[in-house]
Amino acid sequence: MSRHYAPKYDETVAWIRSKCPPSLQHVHIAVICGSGLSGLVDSVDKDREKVVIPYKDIPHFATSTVQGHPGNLVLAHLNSIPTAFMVGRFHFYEGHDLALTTYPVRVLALLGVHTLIVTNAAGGLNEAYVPGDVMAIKDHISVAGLGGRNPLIGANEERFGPRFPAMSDAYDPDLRRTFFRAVKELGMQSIAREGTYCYVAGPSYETRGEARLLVQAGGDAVGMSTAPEVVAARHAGIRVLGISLITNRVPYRPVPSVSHEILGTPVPPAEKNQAPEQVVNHEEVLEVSAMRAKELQGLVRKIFELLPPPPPTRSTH
Ligand SMILES: O=P(O)(O)O[C@H]1O[C@H](CO)[C@@H](O)[C@H]1O
Ligand code: HPA
Repeated sequence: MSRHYAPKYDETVAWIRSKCPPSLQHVHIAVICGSGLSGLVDSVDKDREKVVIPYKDIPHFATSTVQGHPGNLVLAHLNSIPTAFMVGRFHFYEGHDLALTTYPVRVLALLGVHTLIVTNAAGGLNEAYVPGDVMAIKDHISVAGLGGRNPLIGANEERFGPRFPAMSDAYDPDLRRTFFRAVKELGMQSIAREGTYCYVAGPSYETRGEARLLVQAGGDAVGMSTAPEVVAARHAGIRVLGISLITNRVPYRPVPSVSHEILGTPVPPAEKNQAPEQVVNHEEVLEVSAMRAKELQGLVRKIFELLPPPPPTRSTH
């Protein structure tokens, strides 16, 4: 994370606190809403204070430019827990560097957040997944991170965490258990999954060859967000639950050859009887998110009801 941003966290935090009533000046949980999932904020307690701050007003924040990401920080209570909702997120492909993309996560850490629920829309790589499935993330493969795009690159901010943070336990098993308890109570077993999320920089969707590589690497879903936020959160000692809504199936069978059509040679055996695969687009992603909006709200509320006790506090000051 670039040193350039270091002095600004406190300014942002002080500014946000100045807009909040005392009950919301320290928040414990944060929810990042993925593409088309801004309805998650509707699960907040209706009879309590609620503060809505557009990102464009927040000092040193970027602004959201992607459809389905309204761009508001909402501070409210959920199941009486003071909670921050990022209604819309920043993506690297919007042109923000990763320090700016993940800046809000560090601001949330300073606001008191110990638990992050990060959600996204993702393409299904796993053969068994269908659009509408909801996947608890158990691990991620940051393709962009392995290629040198890690939000922690730059001078280490010791106040948040160590130079070399572990990521082998990035997705908290107790929080995943809570996710599945909530799934069970709500009878959502048939759509619940647990898998590995692959992070690609985007904004182009994957070629078939790229998608195949991710499948072979053990990926179950793919998207263009989440991993940088999780790396920044884990560095700051925040425990994480990641939830992917599978919005489409990612085509990964080899691109059909056309040579035989012209040359009259036999069709390559691997290409016989291929069922058609659909090309993905962002409208479809938003449609599936809208279709599952209510269920996901219910799921998040239930998760809040069942959350395990918070981890011991660690000062970031
Ligand atoms: O990850 P979220 O923000 O949910 O959005 C997903 O949807 C967009 C592509 O349709 C990409 O931004 C991808 O990452
Ligand atoms: N690929 C990458 N990101 C995505 C996809 C996808 O198929 N669907 C939603 N976000």
